[in-house]
Order: sequence, then structure tokens, then C-alpha cells
Amino acid sequence: MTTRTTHTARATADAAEAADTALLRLDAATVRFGARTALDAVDLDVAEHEIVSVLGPSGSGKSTLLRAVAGLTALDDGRVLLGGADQRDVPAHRRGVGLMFQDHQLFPQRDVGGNVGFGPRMHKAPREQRQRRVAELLDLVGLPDAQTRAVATLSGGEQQRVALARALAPEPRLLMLDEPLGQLDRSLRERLVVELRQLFGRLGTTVLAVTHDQGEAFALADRVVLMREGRIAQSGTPLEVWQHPADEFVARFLGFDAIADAVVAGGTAVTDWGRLPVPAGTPDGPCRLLVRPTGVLLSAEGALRCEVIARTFRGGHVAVRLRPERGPLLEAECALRAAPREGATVGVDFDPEDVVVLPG
Ligand SMILES: Nc1ncnc2c1ncn2[C@@H]1O[C@H](COP(=O)(O)OP(=O)(O)OP(=O)(O)O)[C@@H](O)[C@H]1O
Repeated sequence: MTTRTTHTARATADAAEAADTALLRLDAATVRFGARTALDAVDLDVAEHEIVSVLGPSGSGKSTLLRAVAGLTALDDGRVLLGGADQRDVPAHRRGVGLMFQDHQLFPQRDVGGNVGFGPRMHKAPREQRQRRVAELLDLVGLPDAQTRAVATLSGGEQQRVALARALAPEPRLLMLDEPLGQLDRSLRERLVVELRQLFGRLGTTVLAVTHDQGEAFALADRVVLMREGRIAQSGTPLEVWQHPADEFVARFLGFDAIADAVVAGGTAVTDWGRLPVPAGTPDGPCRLLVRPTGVLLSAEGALRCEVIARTFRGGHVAVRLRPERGPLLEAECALRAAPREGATVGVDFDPEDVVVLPG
């Protein structure tokens, strides 16, 4: 009895602590547009200093979630809490959240300094303090000499940095980014996303970011939230989500398409591809099974014969698309020099480390 009471007391204390450390909490947050439920009883906590990326297909409710937190879209049900306080009656401009949208609409008639200093000016910060803040932020985003430049003379990447500095200037307790790097080319995005993560880490900024781009979300975030039809399909660290997709939808969204029906018995799965080893501890019974490209091993002796139907150069490796003699298509990841030619017949073995049983 004593133990039970102690456990209950600890659980209550843990729950109370979790509630305290959540800077943002969505509690069954629901938004409807006519018959369509864009946000469907979503529960989500974002801790102070945490960077969370919201990811999902078009129309899954990502922007609606952001807009509801910002106070730009009203909830039909549920609550948004910031620092523990219900935001129901708090207008957008009093929520203390910073917003940076895809098209980063800078004020074209103001110079860079005027854009970055806009928020602090609205908050009536003294001129000297404002100027210091603008200089600091431009330094942070790597544009120390841009104060007096006209917005029209900036490159896309530079505009993006100015927009970021502007969003950070009023020191929001929560910074929300909607497709922050959406319009930039891939190499610039890959560079900026690393810089952003470092910058947020240094500043201790709490961030909720929405993106279509899986690579961007995984590179930026401490935690990834994957949405489907207004609900959260999975929430976890990038590694957790990558290693253990919650279901087939998540797996396919991440680009894993080699998925087949299987029946597991005694550490082996029977599939159309043949018998595959499964990770230790996998329960017996029917399931859906995924093989990651790194688990598809090409070898002359491989039991499953496959035809190479495509090769895609992916920088450090070649993605080799395979049509097996039976079962769904497979993909293998090959070193540049080892990749077989299109039309070749190869044998395939499977590495149990990369065989994932999808929860039903
Ligand atoms: N103002 C609105 N009026 C009616 N329906 C809306 C409105 N805003 C969003 N929706 C609908 O709600 C659903 C969720 O939209 P939302 O913009 O949140 O999705 P999203 O995941 O951000 O999509 P995308 O990646 O395409 O921007 C969609 O079906 C959309 O059509």
C-alpha cells in the first residue's frame, strides 16, 4: 500500500512538473472549417528551449496548428496554454509569440535596420536599446553590415535572415516558423538549417516550426511531430521516428516503400520476398514489415533474385531500385563504385537490424 501511494504521489509530481516545464500546451485543440476538421483534438507539449518541427502532407493541419497557437485562428474546442495560461481571450499581438512565414514579407519601404527594429519600436523600446538589439541580431544572423541596405537589394537567403532577425527582435517566448526556408534552393537551405539550429541553441529560443521538407525538419528539431488528417500520427526525436515509424503511414511519408505482409514465427518472418530475419523479441503473428534500404544487401549468392530497374545518384551513395522475382519493389543503398548497372540481375540478403515490424 505504502509503495503504491508513493508511486501515485511521484506520478502526480512528475505530471505537475511536466505541466510546469511545458511552455506551450495544446489540450484537445480542435479547429473546424465547416464539415472539415482541420485540427482534431490535438494534444501537444513544447518544453522551454525545445525545437519542435511539425511535418506532414499538404492539408494535414500544420498551418492551422500554428495559426491556432498564434491566435490567428480561433479554436472550436480545447485549449492553447502558454506558460500555463489559457490563451482563449488573449489576442494574437499579446501572446508573446514570434511568427515567420514562408514568404517572409519584409517591409519593402524600410531598410534592413527598420525591418528588424520594427517589433521593438511597436513595443516602445527606447531608441538606444533598439539600435543595440538590431545590431546584435544582424550580427547573429550573419549580416553585420546590412543595417542601411534596401530590402530589394538583398538575395533570397539574406532576406530570410533579415526576416528571422525581425521575428527574434521582440524576444518572443515562442518562435513559430512556417516553411521558414521554403523558397530557397536546396544547398542554401541545408546550410541555413544548421545555422538556425546553432543560433536557437545559443539563444535558448523555443521553436515550433512547420515544414514539408523531411530533411529540414529532422536537421532542425529536437523533436519531430508528424501530422495526418488533423491528428498527430507520431511524435519523437528524429532518431526515434526514423528508427521506429509508428505505422505504415509514417513509414511511407518518410520515403520507406519496401513494405510487405508478413507472418512472424520464432524470429523469422515469412513474406513474399522469402524468409527474413526479424529483430530479437519480435512477437509471433501477422504484421506489416518494412525493410530499410540499408538492410537490403546485394550479393551474388543472395537468395532472392532481383532485377535492377533504376539507379539514382544520391551524393554519397547510389539508390538502387530492385524488382524482386516476387514481392513488392525494394531499394538498396550502394557505394558509388559497387552499384550494379540497370537491367542486371542481383541476389539480395536482408540485415535484421534494418527490418522493422510496423505496429498494427
Ligand atoms: N480558412 C480555411 N477555410 C476552409 N478550410 C480551410 C481553411 N484553412 C485551412 N483549411 C483546410 O483545413 C485543412 C488543413 O489545412 P492546413 O493549411 O492547416 O494544412 P497544412 O498541413 O498546413 O497544408 P500545406 O502543407 O498544404 O500548407 C485543409 O484541408 C484545408 O483545406
